[in-house]
Amino acid sequence: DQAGPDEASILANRDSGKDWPSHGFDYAGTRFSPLTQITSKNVDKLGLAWSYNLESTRGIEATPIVVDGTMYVTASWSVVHALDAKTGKRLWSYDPKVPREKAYQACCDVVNRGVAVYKGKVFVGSLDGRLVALDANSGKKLWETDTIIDRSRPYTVTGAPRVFRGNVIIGNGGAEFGVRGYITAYDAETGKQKWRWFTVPGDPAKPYENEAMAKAAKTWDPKGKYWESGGGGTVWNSMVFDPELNLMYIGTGNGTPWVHRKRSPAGGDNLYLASIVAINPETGDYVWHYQETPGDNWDYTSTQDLILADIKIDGKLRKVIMHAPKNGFFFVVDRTNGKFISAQNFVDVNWATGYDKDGRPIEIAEARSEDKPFDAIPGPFGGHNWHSMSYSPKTGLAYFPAQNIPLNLMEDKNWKKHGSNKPGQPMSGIGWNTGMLINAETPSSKPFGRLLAWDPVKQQERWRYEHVAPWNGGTLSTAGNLVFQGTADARLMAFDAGSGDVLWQSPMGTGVIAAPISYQMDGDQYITIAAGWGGVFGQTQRASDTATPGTVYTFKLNGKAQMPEFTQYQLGNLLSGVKYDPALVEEGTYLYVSNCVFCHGVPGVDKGGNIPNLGYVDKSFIENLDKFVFNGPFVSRGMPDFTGKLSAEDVEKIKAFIQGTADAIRPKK
Ligand SMILES: O=C(O)c1cc(C(=O)O)c2c(n1)C(=O)C(=O)c1cc(C(=O)O)[nH]c1-2
Ligand SMILES: [Ca+2]
Repeated sequence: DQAGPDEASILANRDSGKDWPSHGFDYAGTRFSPLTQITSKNVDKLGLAWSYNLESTRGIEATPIVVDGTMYVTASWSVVHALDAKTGKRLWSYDPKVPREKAYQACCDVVNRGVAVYKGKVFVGSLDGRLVALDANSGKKLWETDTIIDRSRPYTVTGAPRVFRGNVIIGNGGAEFGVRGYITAYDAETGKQKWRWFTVPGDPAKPYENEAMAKAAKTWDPKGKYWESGGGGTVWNSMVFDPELNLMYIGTGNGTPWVHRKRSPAGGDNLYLASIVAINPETGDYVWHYQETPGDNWDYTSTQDLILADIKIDGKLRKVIMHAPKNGFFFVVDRTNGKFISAQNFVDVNWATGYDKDGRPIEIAEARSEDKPFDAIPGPFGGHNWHSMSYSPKTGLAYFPAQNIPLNLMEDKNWKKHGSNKPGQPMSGIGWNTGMLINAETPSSKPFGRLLAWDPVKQQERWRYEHVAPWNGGTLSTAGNLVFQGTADARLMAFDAGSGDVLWQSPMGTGVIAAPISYQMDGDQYITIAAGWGGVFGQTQRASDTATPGTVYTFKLNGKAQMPEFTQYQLGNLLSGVKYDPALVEEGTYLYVSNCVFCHGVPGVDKGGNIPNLGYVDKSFIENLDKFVFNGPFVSRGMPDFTGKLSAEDVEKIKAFIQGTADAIRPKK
């Protein structure tokens, strides 16, 4: 039976490394294990100890929590599994039974990033926005609360809750659609709400909730009626805590719509979008903020993992936050007061040339063009997305996956109404509200994915490993001089933390996006990864030819367990023979963009991620497309029902686009 962990044991575990008691290992989110049994000298002896099938075919993003011999991990659809950490045997599982029609309100796959465990309770946020407390021993539900303020809005929860000062804290997602971001704290014991903090101001005709909101409202233009869309600023991933300063830190998301001048015509920074915000975890009071992307125009969220560390800069030990958000710059900020220390781009960027000494970006004018398409680098997928970063105090380096995923976007000059649906506006048919049009011109930038080892003091790259594709997993670093990372092409790899040399790797049976962890039991150090391809990029694209269901793999030195059998990915033949009217292809293109593209990808071009590519399905599917589009059999798997949203003629146009595209790319004999 367990009663732990509590704040004291989580702090003590930082030195022992026995457990993995909180999301980022410790409150600082370092993901640095002090364990030293597995080292750069013996890592080649790593073998499988056990594996566990998560019975899931969608993205697995969870960081497992390990406490006193039990591992708690989540699968897609927010299902919790509790396992014996030594054997992988299931102890219990809990399914919050998320209504499947919620799926299409999640911008980026039906994912969940894990649980929090505190004083004998397990906390999970369900995709449909409930916070559930379970008994850690039995999996029995103890309490449940609705975290969503407005059920008419497409809020979702994908992030892991955190427990700071006895409060369970959870945010949400939905800024692609149109919601107002906030986080809420609940008493861990009872589930009673303690406080709530909004990230952006609401309707200025109503009283502001606090001084921070009144201050923020001055940076928005009410002519943009931003409260109608909600404004955005969702906190869907990062949260860390400094117990000494009694401050928690959150990263906030992008604005809705994406186009700044449509949200706030007169400009303005639009606080607190794309910012790091310090909050008192006991009262929910705002303390300070630093905005990384003022007046966000590119979906440059700052929700990527924050890491707290004490590092020597110019001879002085500084309490800092390190951060590599979507916008492509690596930030070092003083966490006592939010003062900017430094920023340097970690990938090529084309929206700013750098940051001035006050911490404001020096922008490039074309990046906000009103009438020209812009291939933003980084694109909306980010120079770094949610895939976890780690920091080794031994090497003084931060390790994270950097990338580019090109996307050519253009402002829709005629965009007017919050929540408007228009052909060509990405996913607007199911409620996305970007105010952007996808431009058919091929983007000039190139996709890549690489592991970076970054020196936060010198603000410079120390080493890199070039992966075959973007969208690789988060990292773990260890005192054994190692960095572990899973990859898009279905491997778990170990690198020398100092040099970047590849020391070990194992096939995974599916692309990996989550981050590995480490713990120790009965004298053995273990390395665990929850593998399962997906997330926003992984719904449409892939870099592996396996598609094994989500699986937890645990390794130890001289482990002798058998790998489970991998499932090969079956790419069908390029679609042919569906009758269509070529005159409908163009209109079909715009409809496809506004209803299908971020789930099914470009027909025949993308290879299908965890959702099928419609250029490679059996001809009968496309011939009978209406039967799938209108309350079809896949609604129970999360596909939207387009009844009332698309007409029968629209479906004919979409069919024409799918078959027309497949025909256009077919190699000529
Ligand atoms: O603005 C939002 O509310 C929001 C939410 C989420 C999410 O909850 O997963 C993502 C994003 N944005 C986003 O921009 C993004 O790139 C993204 C990737 C993923 C993922 O799990 O792969 N989620 C999200
Ligand atoms: Ca977003």
